[in-house]
Amino acid sequence: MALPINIAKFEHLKASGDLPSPKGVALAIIRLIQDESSAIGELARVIKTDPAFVGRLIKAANGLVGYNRRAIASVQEALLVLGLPAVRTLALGFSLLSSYREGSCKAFDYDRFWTGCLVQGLAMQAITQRTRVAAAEEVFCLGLLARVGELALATLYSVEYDKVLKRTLEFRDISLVTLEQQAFALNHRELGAAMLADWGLPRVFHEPAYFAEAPEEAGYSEGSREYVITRSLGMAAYVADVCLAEERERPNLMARLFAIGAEVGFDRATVNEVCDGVVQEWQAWGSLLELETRVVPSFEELATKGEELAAGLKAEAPPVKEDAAAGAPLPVGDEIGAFDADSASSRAMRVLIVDDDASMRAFVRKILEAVGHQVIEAPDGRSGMEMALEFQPHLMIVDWIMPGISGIELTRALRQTKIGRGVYILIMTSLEADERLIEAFENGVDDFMSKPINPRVLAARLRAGQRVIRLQQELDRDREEIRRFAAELAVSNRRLQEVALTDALTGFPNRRYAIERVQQEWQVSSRNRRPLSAMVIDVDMFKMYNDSHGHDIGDAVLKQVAGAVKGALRAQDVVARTGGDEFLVICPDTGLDAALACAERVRFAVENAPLLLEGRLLSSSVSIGVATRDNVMKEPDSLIKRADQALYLAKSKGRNCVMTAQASRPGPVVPP
Ligand SMILES: Nc1nc2c(ncn2[C@@H]2O[C@H](COP(=O)(O)OP(=O)(O)OP(=O)(O)O)[C@@H](O)[C@H]2O)c(=O)[nH]1
Repeated sequence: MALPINIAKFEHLKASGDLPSPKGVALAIIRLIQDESSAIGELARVIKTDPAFVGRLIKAANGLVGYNRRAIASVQEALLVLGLPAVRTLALGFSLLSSYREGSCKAFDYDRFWTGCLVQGLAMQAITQRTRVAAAEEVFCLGLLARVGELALATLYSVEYDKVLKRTLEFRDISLVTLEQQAFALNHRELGAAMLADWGLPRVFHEPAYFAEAPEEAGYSEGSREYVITRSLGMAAYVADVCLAEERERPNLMARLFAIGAEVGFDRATVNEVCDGVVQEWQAWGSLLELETRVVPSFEELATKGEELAAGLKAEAPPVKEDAAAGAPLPVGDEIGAFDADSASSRAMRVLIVDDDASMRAFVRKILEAVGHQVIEAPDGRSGMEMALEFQPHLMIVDWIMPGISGIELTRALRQTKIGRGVYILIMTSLEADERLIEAFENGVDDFMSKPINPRVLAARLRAGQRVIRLQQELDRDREEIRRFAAELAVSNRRLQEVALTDALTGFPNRRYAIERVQQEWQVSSRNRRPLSAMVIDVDMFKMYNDSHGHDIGDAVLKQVAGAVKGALRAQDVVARTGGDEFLVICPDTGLDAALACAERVRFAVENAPLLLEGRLLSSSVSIGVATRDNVMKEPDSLIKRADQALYLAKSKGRNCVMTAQASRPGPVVPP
């Protein structure tokens, strides 16, 4: 399958720089792994600069070696157990998870999204450990990132996606994909698959990620590797749904879980065992990644309860949590209130004081609170880092000399993070040597203050800081405005492009699209030396419908025929309306026999799908010309011409039939 998203469209989105992407150390790791000349030792050294990633990597490696084996404790060992492709995708997955923990799309629940992705990744790994269709360490990240298209849309179009998500609640019978398509002329399935492909995930992974939500569209043969991976992804997503569902809802979801499990070849006991293991892992990973998890009873217990409920044996209602929002994570900063530069309380800033001296913290706090600022305190550099990332202060007052991490080290570490980059940092020092101050500024400090602290000087420096913060916020707002404008423009351009390539009556791609697509498929066929076929379909005696019943009925017949044609084609076939009553079907990777069989299915489907008109059935039929690329053909046009000749034959044979103008079966493709 060629990627469903138009490559040019995707490249355009990528070029905007707004698509979620790995950052910092993760990016360095990915680049090193891609560079074949780099040594494992160098990779281990880079990994060690990110203690959080070290912990996650070692946990992932231990998850694979099993409990009866010696635990992995070093980065080097973890690299050997996991292998470089898995390390690469782990770096990618964890980097996205850390960088996109929050965002500005209001209706997108970032915490719920990520913890659901974590369950999906763990479930994918547990399922694959049994099915063995792929390396379990690699599918963890496939599960973790399978829904990245949703995150991407929330990141690219935060305001518009907020509206789309709200509309899904309003119009429950319209799918999210449809609403996304209407709003952005693209959807999370195609965007997610394109991103996975772009990050180098092999086709056997990114293609199932596209089909996981609608596996029947894929047309994979049962039991094939792609089939099992697609169904496993579907099951893993459903396990996440069960884990995140309300307590009282879970038992009702069990019957469907077993049905999905059966598609991967699991009986009830295996499904329960897999899912119990996933929940255990979820708790352990949840605390490591600081993601909220939930308590889930054993799956056998849930299944029994589900059966009792279904059989109506359970008289009393299950306990309902009083507080519907219980367990929901508290929005960051909510307790302390957001800083709004335009409101009356615009002078109030969120300030974090980091100092190991409690009396100094109390002294500074008093000065700050007296002028209305909201204050939080941290007693050392490590907790200062954690609180800065969690509470996102506007300004930090940091002591230079502290045991453990110094104020300068804290500043340097913060400046490496997205959140910490924008914080205004004021360092308190009793060392005023020029060299030391230069060092402070070079490490990212914005201003300094000499000890002992003079309250009036502190107030003056805060005002200066406030002015910079305000300007920064204005700049951010302008930037956001420009970004939103660019995003709107991109959406309307894409819509225009789609309109230009779509036939309004049938919703099929039009002739222009068909010409481009034939060229593309011709190149793919040359590259892969795979067959390529085309069929030209023409409605029989179509003029007669217009003449006898009017143009509107003619249109209705065309739509009816289009529906029947589409329904009879396979997922990989591409159909376009190329003329009044003429359609072109491109059949990638298809030889003459398969194309003739497919055309016969189409002919039969049209013949057997009459239009119901005022109580009467109006039947129609089509003639079809089929051609397959052979080595005499030098360009795509010759393939279409041959199909046209075959169509002419079909018409002259009396219509409602399939013909080919090729005397013999074309041999393998030999590109010119
Ligand atoms: N209702 C309707 N008619 C259209 C449309 N586009 C083209 N047509 C008509 O479709 C008819 C096409 O007829 P032809 O393909 O030439 O001939 P035919 O009647 O189908 O006969 P055969 O192809 O020989 O079986 C013409 O009368 C066009 O005017 C359209 O969008 N809607």
